[in-house]
Amino acid sequence: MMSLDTVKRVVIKIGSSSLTSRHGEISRRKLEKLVDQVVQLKDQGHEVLLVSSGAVAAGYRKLGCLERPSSLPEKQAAASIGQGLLMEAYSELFLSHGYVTSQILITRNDFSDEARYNNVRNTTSILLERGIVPIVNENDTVTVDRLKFGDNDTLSAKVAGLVNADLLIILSDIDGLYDDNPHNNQDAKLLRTVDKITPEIEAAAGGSGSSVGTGGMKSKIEAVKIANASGIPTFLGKAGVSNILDDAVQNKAKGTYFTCAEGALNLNHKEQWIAFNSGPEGEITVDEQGKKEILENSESLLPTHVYSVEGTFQSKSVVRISDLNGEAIGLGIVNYSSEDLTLCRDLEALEAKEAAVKFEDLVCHKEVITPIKI
Ligand SMILES: Nc1ncnc2c1ncn2[C@@H]1O[C@H](COP(=O)(O)OP(=O)(O)O)[C@@H](O)[C@H]1O
Ligand SMILES: N[C@@H](CCC(=O)OP(=O)(O)O)C(=O)O
Repeated sequence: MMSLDTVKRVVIKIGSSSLTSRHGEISRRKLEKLVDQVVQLKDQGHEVLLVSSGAVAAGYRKLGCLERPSSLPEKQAAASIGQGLLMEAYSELFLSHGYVTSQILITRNDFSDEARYNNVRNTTSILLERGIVPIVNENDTVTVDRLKFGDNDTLSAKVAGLVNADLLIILSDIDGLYDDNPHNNQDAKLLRTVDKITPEIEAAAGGSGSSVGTGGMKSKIEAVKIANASGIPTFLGKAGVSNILDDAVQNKAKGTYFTCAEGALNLNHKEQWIAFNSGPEGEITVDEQGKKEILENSESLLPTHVYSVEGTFQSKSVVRISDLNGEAIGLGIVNYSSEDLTLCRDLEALEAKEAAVKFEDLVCHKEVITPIKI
């Protein structure tokens, strides 16, 4: 069993399906239950950051929709009404126990900009150290569809990495990961411990079973991959079960523990930002020798091994490095602009020796750079 002895800082993600009634509206009773359990952790001295969905669910009725809308403008308008209502409810409930909450709304753009990303870390650190409960959601109202995190599962994992959480807890409408979607297969079995995300695990994870949930088990597995690569174990369990949060930090809850025991990468903050948040601005394709140099030297290669340069980028931008088969080799910060790189690629080999292409903070782990979309 993994050791959770020193769990101090916990990020908890709760999905829409766990906060809503059968009709898809926010359930006050469910919110109260959640807050009571978070308060229990706070009283024990844990620092807690909550990633809460529910803005659309809390707002769509007041927008005049009879059911949860599916068009983007209506969802955004509903979120604009619902986010305030959700925060009002959280604030009132936590204050009744003596705890102050704060609201943090994030877009993917905020995280792709390194300065803003680091700034969110500084802000959340102060809030957590001072005993506040930050409540994070995607800033749904202003986010353009193609730039959305889309689901709060991956957002919670990125936030957990950002704040150096000791444990990520994802609460859902299901009591863990099964070896097949239990809504389709009654014989599906609960997996209590997962040390590594294998292709079998990925295949078992299906989409959402409800009309309010967004990413289903698929996005939870993506989240686990991000958290595990950042060295953070993750627990997945059912919201509303009594004592679930307290039991989860004590490693005795019913659910799935993703231990990150096998092949934990422990990416540092800079690497996490490059791998999961930066969004590469271009792509450099290298030949076989270039690939070898990168994988062996880990950071530089001769420009003559650059086969092609795609995109327009400045020096110090994050680029994706691929081999001749189009397979990703790594992501890193390149020392040349796309224009200079094209120029020095065409230099004579001797001169080119002086002009080595260098990559700072190169992330080459296949499990991080290939399957996780950026
Ligand atoms: N292998 C699996 N194990 C458990 N649940 C699964 C699996 N594959 C798909 N699911 C579905 O994922 C759902 C949880 O995700 P989702 O509906 O997005 O909830 P949330 O609102 O908590 O994010 C479950 O109710 C279930 O229908
Ligand atoms: N940001 C949206 C929720 C998006 C989301 O991830 O929902 P879910 O899959 O229920 O956690 C909202 O607050 O309504």
